[in-house]
Amino acid sequence: MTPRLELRHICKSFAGRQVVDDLSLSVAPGQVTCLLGPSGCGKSTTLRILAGVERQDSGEIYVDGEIICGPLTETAPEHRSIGLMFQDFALFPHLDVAGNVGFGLPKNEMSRVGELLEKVGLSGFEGKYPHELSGGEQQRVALARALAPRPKIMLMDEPFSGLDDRLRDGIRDETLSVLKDEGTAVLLVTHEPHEAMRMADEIALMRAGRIVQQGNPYNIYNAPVDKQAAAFFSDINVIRGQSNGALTETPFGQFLTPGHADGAAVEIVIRPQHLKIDFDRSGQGPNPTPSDGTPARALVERARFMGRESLVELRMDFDGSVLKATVPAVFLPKPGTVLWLTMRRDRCFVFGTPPAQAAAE
Ligand SMILES: Nc1ncnc2c1ncn2[C@@H]1O[C@H](COP(=O)(O)OP(=O)(O)OP(=O)(O)O)[C@@H](O)[C@H]1O
Repeated sequence: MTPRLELRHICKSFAGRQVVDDLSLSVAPGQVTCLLGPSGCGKSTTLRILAGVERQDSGEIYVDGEIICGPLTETAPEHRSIGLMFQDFALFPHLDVAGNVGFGLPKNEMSRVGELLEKVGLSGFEGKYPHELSGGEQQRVALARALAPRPKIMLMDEPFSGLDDRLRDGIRDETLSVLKDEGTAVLLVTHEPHEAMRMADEIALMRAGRIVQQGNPYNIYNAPVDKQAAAFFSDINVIRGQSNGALTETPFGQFLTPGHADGAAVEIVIRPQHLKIDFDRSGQGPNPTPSDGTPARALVERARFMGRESLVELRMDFDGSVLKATVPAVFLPKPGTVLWLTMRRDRCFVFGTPPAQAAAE
């Protein structure tokens, strides 16, 4: 299937600094792709290039297989069939809701105003003015306005960050269902991993102007390409060691690290929810198992109540390192309590350490 939107080898520098670096990406009709990455990694610049307010230094943009911007082509922003929804979306204050949604629509398309207001749950709001609406209602009007000219593609830059937490999830879900219903291809920019996981069919993880990993939320979370990618989605524990004979010593016994040369530094990464905590039974922990390895004795350093769960920091007898584990919040152990930790081996990620980083640590 021809992608609705395709970016090929987009590059952009500002004052000699490469902000978007050979970025290629495609979005299918009806698909939501998230550009996810830390502040300053080039997400908004990519959207601005697509919207036509910034010009790339090289690379091409295609819509439905036709080039709209390349070395010899530049389609004006208003002819790109691209809708925009940005964080600081501004409704026209002097126009009512119907006026805002219908702004610029040809007369024979005016029935679209009522149709879209119904879709966003604002039927009956036609005559209200922006200052009479809540933040969430304004957001829905902005969505209806952006969709009115039937854009093939919707670009959204942190569109929900102005909303308070209670509203945000509901509006995100409603927005998504309207966009899917319209079959619009969506490119959404966010620096919030939870927003990306909630909204996206596909996540493109960006760092320093490049896409470092792309895939569906499940794969990105469960098969991160490197330590930073794992750390972007949750707290992580990093167990450092040295691979010898494809094995690395850890507090939980020997861990298989095939593919790493003898003497190579490796990092075994595990999320706090995949460490299991057990009580001390007369100086013993649970029995070792192939899936969880040997239990390791630890002392509770700190435990914090986080609502649904508790975050427990434990100092390992093995080497004095501190590991974090999350447990249901009914359990809040006191500092100094002896506990035993096991590590779900199938949930570990093993990464080699680049020599420069290993030397610095
Ligand atoms: N017009 C410009 N002139 C000079 N530098 C710019 C310009 N626009 C963006 N930059 C720089 O390019 C880098 C990437 O900016 P961009 O806004 O694309 O990042 P971002 O990933 O969207 O970050 P954020 O989440 O903070 O918006 C930043 O260092 C920014 O300062």
